[in-house]
Amino acid sequence: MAELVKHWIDNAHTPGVTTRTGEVFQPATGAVARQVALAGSADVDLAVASATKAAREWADSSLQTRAKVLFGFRQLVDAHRTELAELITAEHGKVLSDAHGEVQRGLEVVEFACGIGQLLKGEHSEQVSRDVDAYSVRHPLGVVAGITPFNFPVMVAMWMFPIAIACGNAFVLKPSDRDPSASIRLAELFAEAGLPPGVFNVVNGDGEAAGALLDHPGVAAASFVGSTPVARQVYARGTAAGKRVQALGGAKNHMVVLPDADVDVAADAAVSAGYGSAGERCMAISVVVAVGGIADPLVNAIAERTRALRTGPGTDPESEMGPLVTAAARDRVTSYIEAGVEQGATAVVDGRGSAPSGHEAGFWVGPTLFDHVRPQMSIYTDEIFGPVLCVVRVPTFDEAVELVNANPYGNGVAIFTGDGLAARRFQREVTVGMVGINVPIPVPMAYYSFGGWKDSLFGDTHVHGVHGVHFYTRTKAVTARWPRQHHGVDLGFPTHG
Ligand SMILES: NC(=O)c1ccc[n+]([C@@H]2O[C@H](COP(=O)([O-])OP(=O)(O)OC[C@H]3O[C@@H](n4cnc5c(N)ncnc54)[C@H](O)[C@@H]3O)[C@@H](O)[C@H]2O)c1
Repeated sequence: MAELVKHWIDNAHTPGVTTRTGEVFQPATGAVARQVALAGSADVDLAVASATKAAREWADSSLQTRAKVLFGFRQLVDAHRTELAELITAEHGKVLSDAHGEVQRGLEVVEFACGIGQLLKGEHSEQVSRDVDAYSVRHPLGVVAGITPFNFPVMVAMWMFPIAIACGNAFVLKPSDRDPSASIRLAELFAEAGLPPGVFNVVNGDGEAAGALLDHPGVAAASFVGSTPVARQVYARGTAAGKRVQALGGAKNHMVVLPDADVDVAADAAVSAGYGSAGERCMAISVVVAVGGIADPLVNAIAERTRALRTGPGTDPESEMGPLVTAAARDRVTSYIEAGVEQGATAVVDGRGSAPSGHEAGFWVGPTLFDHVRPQMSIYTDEIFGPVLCVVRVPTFDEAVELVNANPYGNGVAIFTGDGLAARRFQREVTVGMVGINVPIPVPMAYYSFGGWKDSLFGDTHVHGVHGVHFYTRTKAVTARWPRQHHGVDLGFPTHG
């Protein structure tokens, strides 16, 4: 019987009260790696009760106390980065170098959170009069929930809980049931760093556990990252239950290549951003928009690199691309490739049936390149979330911008060009939340806020940076008329009516 990944409540592993379990696979082999407990509302009640009990005292803790615990956590994550990366690779499948990069990006948010005290400020006005001051202060919200996707089991959770906890909240995380172990390891390390019981809890589970958190009256706010249909539902459900909700959704990111771009630079970017982590990234490039005469040389350069890409288990240092996360993900991506062929796109490289030898039972789809893709095709309209790159050919810059802006997703976009004026015009005109200029869509840095536009973000809030602090706190406006008397001595303030 495979090991059971339990919940983490009150700084301890607990199987919870619900007996439902799920299977966690090893994507490279298709074998069951672990079982995972799937929480129901009774388990969510336990976690929220633990968080509620801890929240008051944590809110009253000094900023130094919080920074010290966060710094200890940072040191422990740093010391265990290899172990965490190996956990990610074992359950998600991505190559180890990508998993290391993910842990590093998470660490950077913890480092940012260590110094958050300086952002936990309200506003002060000049004194209203000699004995009256008006100012506002920031308060934590209480208990905050986080619901995260499978594709970045460490980084996306770290976008949320270090900042929420630095702001004085208690946190309940509901990670994906497909790769839950890394979140539990983070919780253990946080406890080892001195975090009091209840400040950070993890309930494992699926949509049922997430729904129970969104409905729970003890939860003040929820951060969600996942696909657009679920983000839309989560936003509606959470706000209907009176919560503050930020819900980041899916993506269909375009990369526009102008005729004057360096073909090799653009092709390298398309391949690394299109097939990195097997395309299971919200900032993956899915569509290459080739403008004018660059199309033929660009497609040839991408095809050459696509064919050369080494697919294999994430633990093999030779592998450049690992498997997909589950059999269902493999089958979904495969059916999109079938649809692309049926709908008339040209499959320049077809990744179907390309399992590395000895790993036939794993969840493999090789990198796939389509040319002559048209905007009506499902490979163009839908988020495939796999290693499939679609090339669309357009004659002009304006048509490329129109194509980007007609897309309902607005997560990220990139442009490759040697023309600074065109790049600047592009950056101003596109209706997306993140723009890469001569770089693929960058992973957001810890110190600035980000988020998609249109169907990639529900709720007008971005994550981390100063917006993270604003999301996890609320302000209280105080007007104080200070007493005239101090220990019986009249301070002589003038009296106001
Ligand atoms: N915008 C971003 O920054 C960003 C970052 C990472 C991933 N993503 C997106 O995440 C998706 C991939 O992750 P996924 O497949 O885990 O997404 P998903 O939407 O299927 O699941 C995300 C989380 O929601 C939970 N969930 C499932 N059904 C739910 C429901 N009905 N109500 C409430 N919660 C529910 C899941 O258990 C999981 O924890 C992609 O669409 C990707 O683009 C976006």
